[in-house]
Amino acid sequence: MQYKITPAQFGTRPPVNLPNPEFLEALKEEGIRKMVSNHYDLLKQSNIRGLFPPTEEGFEKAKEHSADFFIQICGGPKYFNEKRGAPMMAARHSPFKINQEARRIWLESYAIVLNELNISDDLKQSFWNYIDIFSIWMMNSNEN
Ligand code: HEM
Repeated sequence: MQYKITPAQFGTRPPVNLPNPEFLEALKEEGIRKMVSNHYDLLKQSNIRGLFPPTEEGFEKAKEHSADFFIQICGGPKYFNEKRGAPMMAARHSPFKINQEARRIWLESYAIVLNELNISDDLKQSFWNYIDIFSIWMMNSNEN
């Protein structure tokens, strides 16, 4: 499947639709954790690897928190809120320089892992639509 990245206007926060809860029902928590782990493993080899924790331990924690978040927003248990508090995602990303290029690499890495999943294209698309738009919110730099 081809996933389209919506051109982003820096500094905007377009309305977001959460993924279809059936995404979690189809993948189960374990499948979401595996998907997130694969995504982070791609990021580790990408040009934005410098943004992520340098130690193995830190990197595994990052995977855990990210998966906790996605399970939660897909309608699962509120793991993220329990462990990390209110999501405030844009604020949590503010220490890291996220420009157009970082967003593109982050999303393209998700396109690769989504394509590997054994679930319907509609469900993949619903997850993509969410990250495609919400990732615009995370951009905090207009520099290259
Ligand atoms: C636009 C591209 C993005 C980049 C480059 C990016 C990068 C990062 C970085 C560097 C961190 C801190 C290290 C870590 O915990 O992994 C982080 C944390 C996180 N990101 Fe992103 N991110 C992006 C988009 C998103 C989006 C769209 C979401 C949610 C839909 C998201 C969810 C998270 C979560 C849940 C955390 C963990 C926060 C915490 O536990 O404090 N990220 N991200």
